[in-house]
Amino acid sequence: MAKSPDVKLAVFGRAGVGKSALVVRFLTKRFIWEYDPTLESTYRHQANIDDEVVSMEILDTAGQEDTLQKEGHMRWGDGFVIVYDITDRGSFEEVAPLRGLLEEVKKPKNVPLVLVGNKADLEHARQVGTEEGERLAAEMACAFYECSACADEGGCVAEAFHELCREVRRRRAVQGKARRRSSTTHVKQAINKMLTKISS
Ligand SMILES: Nc1nc2c(ncn2[C@@H]2O[C@H](COP(=O)(O)OP(=O)(O)OP(=O)(O)O)[C@@H](O)[C@H]2O)c(=O)[nH]1
Repeated sequence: MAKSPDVKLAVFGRAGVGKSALVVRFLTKRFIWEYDPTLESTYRHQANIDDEVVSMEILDTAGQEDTLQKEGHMRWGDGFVIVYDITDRGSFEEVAPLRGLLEEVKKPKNVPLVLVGNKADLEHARQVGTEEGERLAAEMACAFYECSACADEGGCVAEAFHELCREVRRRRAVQGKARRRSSTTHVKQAINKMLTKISS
């Protein structure tokens, strides 16, 4: 049986923002102009991040899926890339509701997340300013990248995925510590109870 991945990442965003193009860019370092727009796909990938091999499963969701499908995919994932298209203001306006649904589905809050403004090569058609993306990411307390799946010279796309993996691991480490702390507290309480019983 195949080993389960260290992290499961799902990519969300309005239809046509370039989710598939970003995933394909990350996996193959190439840009492919047209993809089947309706299909969702999952991919397995391994990457060396900060000198550690991380195995991941990436779900490229279909932009047209309904709320029920979205919720299922949100439950499945450990970390999320929310993508908008800098040339499509409507896609930017869909980010906050997506984030809201994520917070509803994934309790507790503070879900590992990165925000990507895609199609940065289309500067002439820009409808969403860089500072607007930065502001929204600050509100959502997540990292922000303006990338181009088509012309990704700086490795922005890989950096966004890697940062998301780091974020998933950071949150797990914090949760692990909190769990250990609470089990230590339970042991201390049990010992105290025993000592009280013995002494009375
Ligand atoms: N110029 C430019 N075009 C892009 C970029 N990324 C994607 N595209 C184009 O945008 C269109 C949509 O890209 P997809 O990757 O299919 O978008 P998607 O979000 O997966 O769409 P759905 O599967 O319908 O949800 C395609 O024609 C891509 O070639 C980019 O960075 N720059």
